[in-house]
Amino acid sequence: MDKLTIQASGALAGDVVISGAKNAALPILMAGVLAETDFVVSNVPNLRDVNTSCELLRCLGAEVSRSDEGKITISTTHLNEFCAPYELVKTMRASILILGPLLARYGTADVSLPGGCAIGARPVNLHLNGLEQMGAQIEVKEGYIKARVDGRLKGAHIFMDMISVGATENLLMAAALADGETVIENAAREPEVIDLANCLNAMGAKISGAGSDTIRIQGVESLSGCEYRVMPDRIETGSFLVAAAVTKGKIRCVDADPKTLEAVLAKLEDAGASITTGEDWIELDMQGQRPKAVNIKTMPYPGFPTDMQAQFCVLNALAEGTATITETIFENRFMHVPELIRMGATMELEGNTCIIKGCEQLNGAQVMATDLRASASLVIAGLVADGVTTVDRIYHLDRGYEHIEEKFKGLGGEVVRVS
Ligand SMILES: CC(=O)N[C@H]1[C@@H](OP(=O)(O)OP(=O)(O)OC[C@H]2O[C@@H](n3ccc(=O)[nH]c3=O)[C@H](O)[C@@H]2O)O[C@H](CO)[C@@H](O)[C@@H]1O
Ligand SMILES: C=C(OP(=O)(O)O)C(=O)O
Repeated sequence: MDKLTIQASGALAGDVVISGAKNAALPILMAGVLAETDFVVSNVPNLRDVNTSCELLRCLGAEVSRSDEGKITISTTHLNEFCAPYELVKTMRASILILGPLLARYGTADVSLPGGCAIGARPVNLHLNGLEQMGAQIEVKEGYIKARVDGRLKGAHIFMDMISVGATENLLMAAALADGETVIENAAREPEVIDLANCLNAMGAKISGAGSDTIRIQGVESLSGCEYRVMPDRIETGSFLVAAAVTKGKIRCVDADPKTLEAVLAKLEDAGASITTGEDWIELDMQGQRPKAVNIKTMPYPGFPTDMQAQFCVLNALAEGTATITETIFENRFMHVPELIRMGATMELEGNTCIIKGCEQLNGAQVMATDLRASASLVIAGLVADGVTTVDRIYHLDRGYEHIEEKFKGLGGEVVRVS
């Protein structure tokens, strides 16, 4: 199994090109099921989750091809299977996003129920309730969600009990082909939801209000393919910025979108970073200074993203001062904490809050993470730790970071993949 070894690397410096966003690419690829003609998606990162999505689409009968430049072409004229099997769903929870599109276009979908995962139970009740409100009949049997609708789904007024990115996306895709108007209230406002809505509109959907908490969708009879470019990955961007901050470095993220990172950039500035932005780039300069501790509470967008929580734990572990980080989205998203403690960090968990006292130096160690962003945080910690850090189970990282070792190498980080 591949591992990464990381050595203390000094201040990161230079430019890093940001990839397309995993969390926008996955729902957009699933939206391919809705299109009656060829659909071309560009700026798709080369990631394990993207490969899983392509495999899922192929398993339904779609033709999927990928060019070297990250363009994926999907043709769903021969779809003849309507089941997302357990073998695929267990490796990627976002497979649940196939449910809305399959049901809306074909009236039938069997999707393996995604189980809980390392960061929490992650139920899908909001996805199912919303689809039921649109007229779907759903039963959960033998570990599968079996959803059916006679004719078309019907527009509905849906109030979401909780803000859910995935449920908003699933319902958005389902409503795009439903009969009549759907209103989603208390919708997720994440930039990836906006990207999906823009893509659906480019296919011929009639969606307004994406990015606000009320989204209106006027169902249309059919959607056609289009060419769509996926937005930049704000979490990959934030991860490199934190890596630069803890190494007291100066880097520029190019092909990035600063407008999607306001909460993260504000915290980096509070930590002492000088941040400059352009239309599609972000520069961070620590001017050789150690970061200052920053308090954080994760919130749905536009609040501070849970997907950046682990990385800021490392920032605080190395900062001047003491800070708290409170996780409000997932109930079990602090698995990096014991590993960081093994590397010499001073941190303590009290319920959903981590209290962190900054230290000047961490120590390299053999560490292991059980989820994507926790793994990223351990790589960042390794860049400033004395000695060698080995991060095991990097298939988690490969779900969400494209060419991570090459990108760090380009900034002067000594990150090496060992097969
Ligand atoms: C592929 C993708 O885009 N993943 C992102 C997406 O995950 P995902 O879409 O799975 O996350 P949600 O926004 O749905 O989850 C938010 C909270 O709602 C709960 N919930 C969700 C659905 C539901 O039916 N019932 C329910 O109770 C979840 O358990 C969680 O506590 O948003 C998360 C929150 O920003 C990010 O961390 C993930 O990186
Ligand atoms: C939690 C994440 O992804 P997923 O929802 O695919 O598990 C993530 O991207 O940090």
